[in-house]
Amino acid sequence: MAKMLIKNIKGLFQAGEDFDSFKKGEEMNNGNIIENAFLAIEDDKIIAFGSMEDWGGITDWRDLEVIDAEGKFVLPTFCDSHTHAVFAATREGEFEDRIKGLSYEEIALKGGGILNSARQLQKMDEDTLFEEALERIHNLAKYGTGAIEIKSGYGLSVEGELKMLRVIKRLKEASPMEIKATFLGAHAFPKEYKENQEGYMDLMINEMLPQISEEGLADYIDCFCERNYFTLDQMTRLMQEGAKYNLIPKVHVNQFSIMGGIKAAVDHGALSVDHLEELNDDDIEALKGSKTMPTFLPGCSFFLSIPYGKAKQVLAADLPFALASDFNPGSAPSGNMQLLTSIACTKMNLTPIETLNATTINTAYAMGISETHGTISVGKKANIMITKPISSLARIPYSFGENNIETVILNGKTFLTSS
Ligand SMILES: N=CN[C@@H](CCC(=O)O)C(=O)O
Ligand SMILES: [Zn+2]
Repeated sequence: MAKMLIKNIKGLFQAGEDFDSFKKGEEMNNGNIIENAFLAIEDDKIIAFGSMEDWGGITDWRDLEVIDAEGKFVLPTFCDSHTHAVFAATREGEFEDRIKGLSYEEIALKGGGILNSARQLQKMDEDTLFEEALERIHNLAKYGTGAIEIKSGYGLSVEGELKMLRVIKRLKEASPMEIKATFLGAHAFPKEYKENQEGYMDLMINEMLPQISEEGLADYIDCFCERNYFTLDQMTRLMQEGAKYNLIPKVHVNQFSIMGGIKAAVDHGALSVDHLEELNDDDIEALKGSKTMPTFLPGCSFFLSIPYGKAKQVLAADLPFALASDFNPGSAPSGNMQLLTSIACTKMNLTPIETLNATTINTAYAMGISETHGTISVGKKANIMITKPISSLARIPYSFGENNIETVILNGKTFLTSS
């Protein structure tokens, strides 16, 4: 039995037993921090935590690994509930095109964007795709990501989508990170179906979904509901078809335009609605009383120079929100969740604690892993990160571009440490 004790922790963030599955409104400013704390781990689970003063002591010191965290904070690892981390190639060329004046939408209309990534992915074999993706997500763990949702959506053919989802399944088996897979065949219409949208819808519904279900390849279903992509009716049809295979929706809506996607997703029991750079009062009304987590992707707003989501308005309506990276080669080529908190504080006027709640407990909810991740609670997975010695938790978003994480522990085992 492996045992670990972390003692003298300067501040233990998100620690408690009575959490609701997410924080909303004013609660998002509460970090549930225990100062001068300890945390005990046995095998892959948290077994005790509290103030050093209340610590009764450990009687059995055999095989106990002790970490002294004096001057350091301990937090649950980040959960990144929205990524496209499996891809074949980066897209710096499009980055330069945007610098010269083209917009993301204009590049896509010329056959770039998602279709560019789909062409690259077609050329790469499954093993290479897997090896590169594994290295990529483990690089994110250095910055504190312990759980990650990954979408398909650069396949856009039966073989391509299955290849991506099989890679994600292999990542689940090979990595100690908690991984959820989302089927995003409805990311863009492939070129050969440009004039035959119904044909592609039928392909997803009649060929992709049954096979994905048979092989157990997806946890969720997604759709990019947007002008020039998928209509509200098409997304609704997909959510209904997905439900036949118990695939809960987590969808891309309101990135460039408002099409009623939030209400439709809420009505179909979506776990999250993501992007929301555009948001109106009807959308906020639709979210009230729902189980759907509004999720902002500030890395995408930053990189594409498009509006930031109105998180303050969501909080004022006593709603929750999550913040995820959207890590992908086109609109957000960084999955660094610490940097994300910096962008969210400076551009969305959020407090450091709001951003840390939005990237831990609330993203755990948005990827369906609240029972096991997102807080420091007895019985939950010991997925935690230890900071370098820092003056306060606000230092994480404050020192943008720095890595403030020293040690990452996944399932009770030290995954990496720079100490
Ligand atoms: N907007 C749709 N999909 C991705 C971008 C994908 C890409 O450009 O490759 C996003 O969430 O931003
Ligand atoms: Zn996305």
